[in-house]
Amino acid sequence: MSELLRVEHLAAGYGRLPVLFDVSFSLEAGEVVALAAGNGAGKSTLLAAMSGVLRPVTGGRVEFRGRDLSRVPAHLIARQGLVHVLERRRLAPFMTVLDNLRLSEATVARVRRAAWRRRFEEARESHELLRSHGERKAGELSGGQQQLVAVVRGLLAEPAVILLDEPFQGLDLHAASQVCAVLEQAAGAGTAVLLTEHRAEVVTGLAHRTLHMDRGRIVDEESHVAQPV
Ligand SMILES: Nc1ncnc2c1ncn2[C@@H]1O[C@H](COP(=O)(O)OP(=O)(O)OP(=O)(O)O)[C@@H](O)[C@H]1O
Repeated sequence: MSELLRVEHLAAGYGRLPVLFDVSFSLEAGEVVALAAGNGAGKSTLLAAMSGVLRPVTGGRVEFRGRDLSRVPAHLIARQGLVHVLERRRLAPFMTVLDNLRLSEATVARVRRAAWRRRFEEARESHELLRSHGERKAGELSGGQQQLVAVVRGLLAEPAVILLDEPFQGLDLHAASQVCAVLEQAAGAGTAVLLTEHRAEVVTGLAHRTLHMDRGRIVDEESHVAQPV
């Protein structure tokens, strides 16, 4: 397996509020890693610091494919293949489901747009939800359905690394298993998956490793039986 992403001694905070302290870990292709912690431990801050959507970093670095990301703007980080699916899905509620998915096309480089359109058509055919609800307004879908759409949208860009903030929050078992299946498939194709979750037990069947965070630090690391192929 090859290392895609390395976080080294990362420190971050907001103004005078320090949130992350000396966080280090790495992610390899095809790995699913969970960040488990209670409220306010800094999970969302860590993902945002990695994807560049916030710049709370006060020390350390994030390297993606060996390149320091600290000066790279968020949209270029995404274009290079590190995609962040934000908490609460962030779909445009008055746009149709398919139009929400189409928003992803602009996030990939022009030379990759023909391939993007092929993946879009494949996704449209392979997901029952997209066949039946593609022309519905995204805001009319259940939370679980919206989450699936948000995850599919993130994966349409064919990211090397996908970061997901609380992808199972509020989902029933059926919706959670659908999201799991999509993520497992992506990991099987080589995408590294990093997701946050309050409840460590929710992700043990999916994650190869769980990093336990407490008050801004990684305090424990657990390997699970499932190993990336
Ligand atoms: N944009 C922001 N500005 C100021 N403080 C923030 C901001 N975002 C988060 N914080 C603070 O940083 C700390 C860590 O928050 P963060 O959202 O990263 O934790 P979390 O582990 O993701 O929690 P949750 O599971 O509740 O989302 C909290 O004290 C929070 O209030």
